[in-house]
Amino acid sequence: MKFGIIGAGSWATALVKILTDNKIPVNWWVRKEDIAEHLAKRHHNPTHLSSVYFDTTLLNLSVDINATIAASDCVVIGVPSAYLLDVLGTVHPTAFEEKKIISAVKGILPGINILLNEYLKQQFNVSSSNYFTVMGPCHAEEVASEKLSYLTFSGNKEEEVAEIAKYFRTYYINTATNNDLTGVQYAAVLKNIYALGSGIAHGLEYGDNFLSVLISNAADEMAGFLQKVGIRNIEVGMHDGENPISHKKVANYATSVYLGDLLVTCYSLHSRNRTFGNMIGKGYSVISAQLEMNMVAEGYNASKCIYYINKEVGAEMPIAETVYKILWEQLPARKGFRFIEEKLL
Ligand SMILES: NC(=O)c1ccc[n+]([C@@H]2O[C@H](COP(=O)([O-])OP(=O)(O)OC[C@H]3O[C@@H](n4cnc5c(N)ncnc54)[C@H](O)[C@@H]3O)[C@@H](O)[C@H]2O)c1
Repeated sequence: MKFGIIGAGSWATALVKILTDNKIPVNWWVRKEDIAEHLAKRHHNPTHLSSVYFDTTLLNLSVDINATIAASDCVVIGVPSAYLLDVLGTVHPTAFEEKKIISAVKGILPGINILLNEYLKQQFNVSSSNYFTVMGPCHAEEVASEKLSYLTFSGNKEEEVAEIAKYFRTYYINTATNNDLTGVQYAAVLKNIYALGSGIAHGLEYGDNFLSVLISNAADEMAGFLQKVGIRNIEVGMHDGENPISHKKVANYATSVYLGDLLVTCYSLHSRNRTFGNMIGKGYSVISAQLEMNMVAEGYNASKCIYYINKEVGAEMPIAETVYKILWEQLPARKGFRFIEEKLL
């Protein structure tokens, strides 16, 4: 299988490391010419995970996204959700024909409120059987330092998912598989919102006792949403699988791709969403927190997307809704958390 990686941020760089550590050649699309040149000459990415050095004989670097896709059988998309529409807007309409796509994106497309597989279906006619995801509690920084991590690959065809997962297994990466394409993507979106909430709680000086209650309630809230969204998709015929009945089987939300990712994002100091929330809790405005961090945490847009999606899904989501109101409707963080306090069990 010939792999292509789209993106040169932390996560895309970590995924290139995993594949090339397994001696698998990678077609790598890098947006900026100077980064591609630096990678070719100095063997590392100067802006993300710069401690990771690559065997450049395994890299086919390009700033032409269509060339990278054309050279690959399996294309991994690792661009932050905020830039996906811009990046995919430059892709030729037939470029993804016959390709397998793996999404490494933990976000929803802002503005249009849909998951990447729904967008790829609409714009590029990518079928659900050619769409896969790689998710799970895995910070790029820990991949860079080869700390044991677990990744979950999801897709509709069990054997193909297992085959893809095999390429990513190394002595520091374990892999698991499942078939809950919609659930794992929404879980990855939701955990960013709850991490933001955890950060806000920390900024408001709640302690570890409260945080554990907040996160366990967030896990329950997430499970309720995932179940409802799964049932809705079956009802409106938006199921991913060839056999919608199989999707009635509820996934085990206590596994790492759901609960594990929620926990690591809420607790870890690597989490940008938690850091962003912490600043909001301490009294920064959204704009000043964004300026200070020089980036947009994905949970910020996600909170708005989920707020609107949940108007249709109808799950009980007091934590996610309050985070949305604090970030987008100027609800004072202290007041929002007083409301959450009353809802927690
Ligand atoms: N970082 C992680 O540990 C990690 C782990 C798992 C999944 N993910 C997911 O991977 C995806 C990528 O995240 P990341 O952490 O690698 O992001 P990042 O912040 O490290 O990288 C951002 C990248 O976006 C590029 N960029 C900036 N402005 C752009 C624009 N206008 N158009 C196109 N590209 C632009 C930058 O050049 C940079 O390469 C996200 O969906 C994230 O949730 C990240």
